[in-house]
Amino acid sequence: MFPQEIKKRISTGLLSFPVTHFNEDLSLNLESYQSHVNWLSGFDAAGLFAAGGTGELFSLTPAEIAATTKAAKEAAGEMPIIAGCGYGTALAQDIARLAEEAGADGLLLLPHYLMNVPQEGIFQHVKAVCDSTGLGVIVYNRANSVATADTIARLADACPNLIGFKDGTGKTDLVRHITAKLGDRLCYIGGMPTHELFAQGFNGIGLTTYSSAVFNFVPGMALRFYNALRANDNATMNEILERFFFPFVQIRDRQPGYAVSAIKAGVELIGRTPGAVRWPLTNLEAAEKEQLRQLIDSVNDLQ
Ligand SMILES: O=C([O-])C(=O)C[C@H](O)[C@@H](O)C(=O)[O-]
Repeated sequence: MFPQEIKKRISTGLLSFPVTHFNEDLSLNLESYQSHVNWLSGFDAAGLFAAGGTGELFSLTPAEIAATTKAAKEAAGEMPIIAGCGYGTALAQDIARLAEEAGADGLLLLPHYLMNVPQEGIFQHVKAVCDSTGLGVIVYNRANSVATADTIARLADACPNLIGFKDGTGKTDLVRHITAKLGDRLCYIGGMPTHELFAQGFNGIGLTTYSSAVFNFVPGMALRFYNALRANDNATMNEILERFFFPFVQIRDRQPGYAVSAIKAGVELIGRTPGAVRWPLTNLEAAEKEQLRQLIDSVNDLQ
């Protein structure tokens, strides 16, 4: 897909990050992954991200990122597939090339590895990755990589294939600066952990859309929330927040990394076989899983 085309497609609806499925020995289970992606593709989302943060990009090899992307493409029909990408510049360029060969429709560039660096370093790194691919690229502010509005504007001038900005920092003043400065040159994706908790606030400052991790296991309810946001339907949003999201974050917050582990547990609880998370993440304890099972059961009517 051409960069401007994918920008338009993903701006029109809810996005999500399928978890990556593993076998018992923690090797990729692409058959189970494809069945899950195929099921999710039947819901009215605008795009899925293969091997993103929730897809444990940080625990996958470049070859596994490519295999996951290819599997998602085969299973997703018309649904656009954006591939996760990251690490140092050379490795990110390799991943970008492999993802493009695997059929990705775009790239999400996660933060470079480990270091806190000046804005010029972020600019040169993102530009080098954009220059190495024909795919549209979404830059992701999170953790050690937080580009300022000036850096994003410089990147948009220098890279015609930079199509999007995703925020995982929660810095509303910075996000507002970016949306004010860049206007409709980019699409803007809210990507806070369990973004539904932030969706109304960020919608007010110009984010185009957001990604929903819980879409992995309660897609109907995630879409109901998204549509309520679009319709400014406060009562529905309040009900879903109270009945599902606030109790869900109590489970999610029990351990670092559960933002991913709890999603994988949810996928298992609806009868799929995503397998365990890879180290350094840890799996939910049995009692936590039981709590999540009860929570999922309690919102059956919202599905
Ligand atoms: O990198 C990631 O996986 C994300 O941050 C996306 C998630 O879908 C996030 O938006 C969430 O937890 O709802």
